[in-house]
Amino acid sequence: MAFFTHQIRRGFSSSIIKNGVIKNVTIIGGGQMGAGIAQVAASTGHTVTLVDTSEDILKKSRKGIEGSLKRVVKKKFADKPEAGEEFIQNVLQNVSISTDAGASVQAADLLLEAIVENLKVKQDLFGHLDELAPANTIFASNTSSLPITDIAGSTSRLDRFGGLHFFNPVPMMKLVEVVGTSTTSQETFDSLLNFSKALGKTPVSCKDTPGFIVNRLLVPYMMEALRLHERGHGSKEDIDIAMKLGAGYPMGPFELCDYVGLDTVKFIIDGWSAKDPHNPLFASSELLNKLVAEGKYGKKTGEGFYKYK
Ligand SMILES: CCCCCCCC(=O)CC(=O)SCCNC(=O)CCNC(=O)[C@H](O)C(C)(C)COP(=O)(O)OP(=O)(O)OC[C@H]1O[C@@H](n2cnc3c(N)ncnc32)[C@H](O)[C@@H]1OP(=O)(O)O
Ligand SMILES: NC(=O)C1=CN([C@@H]2O[C@H](COP(=O)(O)OP(=O)(O)OC[C@H]3O[C@@H](n4cnc5c(N)ncnc54)[C@H](O)[C@@H]3O)[C@@H](O)[C@H]2O)C=CC1
Repeated sequence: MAFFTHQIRRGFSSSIIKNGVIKNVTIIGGGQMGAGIAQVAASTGHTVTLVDTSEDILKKSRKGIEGSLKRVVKKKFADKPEAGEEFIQNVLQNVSISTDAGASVQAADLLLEAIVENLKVKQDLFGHLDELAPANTIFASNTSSLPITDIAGSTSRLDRFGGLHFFNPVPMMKLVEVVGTSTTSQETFDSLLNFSKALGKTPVSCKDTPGFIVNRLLVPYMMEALRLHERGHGSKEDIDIAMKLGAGYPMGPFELCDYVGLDTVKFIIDGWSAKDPHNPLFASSELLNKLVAEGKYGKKTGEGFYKYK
């Protein structure tokens, strides 16, 4: 059964975003975040093109979306399995996949980037797509920790650039941080805010400050958990249990690091500590560095602080 349209749909003219309402979305990066955002956008009636560097990766994204949709449907359509199956088919029809980022932005009202957490790589991507995308396409980044202003600086559409920060797992997490820079227009900001609401999420408005709201508080907490363990003051298992049962977190900090991806955690903390080397909140962790050097990125590679195979 053909779940996905493998080609970019033909017949679209260039993006003509009407009244600032985002309907056609191109998402660059089909990893855990990009695939999750694609799923939610497609589930809420948006037309989505998901882009990554290879067909194999996109096949994995597709499998992830299908798996997650099945979990959603099991609850949402508990007593109507046929309606659930129809829902899945409709959602999947809304998602095309492509390895051609340039072609995929032609009809995009919104270009949302969810690739590796590296400023230069994001700047190169946006700089390139700025020349190919229609002038009115809004650009946004899902970065966890990089300044939106620095990413936007690689483009000529500073007024049509903002941050749209989702949380993992996207189908379950209700929050979206909408980030405006000093040059983001009110119209663009409102479009991003309304798009988040159309996805069924609750948006909060953020300034373009390091970590926005959530990660500015979450990252120091998680890194301190790693350092606490490294000081010999608690096993990772006990720290995880303590924070779940004593502070009401659904996952302990080690579980959450594995869930987010240790490569992403390292990108974030290395970036912040390079900018503010004397801030003890941003001090790195030997254990984290060792696991990343060994290719143990957490759940996505089958091992991180814990084993998942
Ligand atoms: C130091 C650096 C730090 C850097 C941070 C950078 C990252 C960022 O920029 C920002 C972030 O995203 S931070 C991470 C935010 N996310 C969290 O904190 C997640 C915490 N965990 C949870 O909420 C739950 O464990 C969770 C909802 C995940 C799972 O729930 P449970 O614990 O109850 O476990 P399950 O039994 O597996 O799930 C229960 C039901 O939830 C549904 N579900 C879970 N995952 C799903 C998914 N991916 N898709 C669809 N449905 C899903 C599902 O209904 C499931 O029931 P079953 O299907 O029957 O298992
Ligand atoms: N993992 C998390 O919990 C969260 C991550 N984020 C942010 O979202 C972004 C993506 O994170 P994840 O999805 O976790 O990473 P991931 O590693 O799961 O996926 C990244 C994907 O981007 C693709 N990619 C890399 N360069 C590309 C390019 N030039 N063109 C097209 N595709 C490219 C990779 O092949 C990969 O499939 C990062 O900026 C991260 O900081 C934001 C919120 C939560």
